[in-house]
Amino acid sequence: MTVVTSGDADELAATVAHQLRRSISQLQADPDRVVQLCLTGGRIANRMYRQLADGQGDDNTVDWKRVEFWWGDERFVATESPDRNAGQTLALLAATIPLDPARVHPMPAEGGQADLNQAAMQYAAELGDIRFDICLLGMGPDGHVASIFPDHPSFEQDTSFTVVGVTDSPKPPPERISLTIPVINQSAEVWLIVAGAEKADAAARAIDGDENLPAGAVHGRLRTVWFLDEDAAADR
Ligand SMILES: O=C1O[C@H](COP(=O)(O)O)[C@@H](O)[C@H](O)[C@H]1O
Repeated sequence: MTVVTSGDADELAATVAHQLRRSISQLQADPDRVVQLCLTGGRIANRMYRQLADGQGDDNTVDWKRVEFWWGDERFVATESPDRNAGQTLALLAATIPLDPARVHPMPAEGGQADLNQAAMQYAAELGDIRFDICLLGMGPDGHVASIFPDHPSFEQDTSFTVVGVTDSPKPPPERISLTIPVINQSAEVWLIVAGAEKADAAARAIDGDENLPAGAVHGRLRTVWFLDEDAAADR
């Protein structure tokens, strides 16, 4: 496990954006390689996406058409809702980054033909046996990652499901779709991006390996990296 601490949230977002470009372009040194990238929602992630989009003019080392975009979780709301993680992400990235729509895989929205559980199954089928090269995760102050919450049925570690419908989410909106811990832990690399003093306690516990927290139960097969700002690192 690696812990990288940045001075503040802006520096953190810039650091992760830089590392992400670097890692993707290294993977793409193989010209046949399509990189499987799982994105997260959340405020610090959105800052990082803005950095990626803003830096696009200065750095074109990444072939974005050879990146497949997935999401770790989604709020089960209408497609046009501003609460949608995918909507927020794509509004930022697509401003400057050329994405291949066929490689962009948002989770289903409410209002389609599928109910919550069918929508989760639909996403599991779309994902198939793909495993991520890099899985980005935010973390809540309670130690949740994706939409897997502590002391909640979503936090089922011994499951054969890759994607689940989440009801009664402690954080609104109450209905969500989430990847499960086992599929996250099949990722080559898991990167947790955490900013803010309100997350310092959970970050310290999770980094110490507290498996009562979803954030303490996730790891990459090859590498787990915690990107913190100084406030989030304060209790370490
Ligand atoms: O609800 C969610 O929250 C977490 C953390 O968000 P943040 O705004 O506190 O950074 C996020 O990782 C997750 O994707 C999202 O659905």
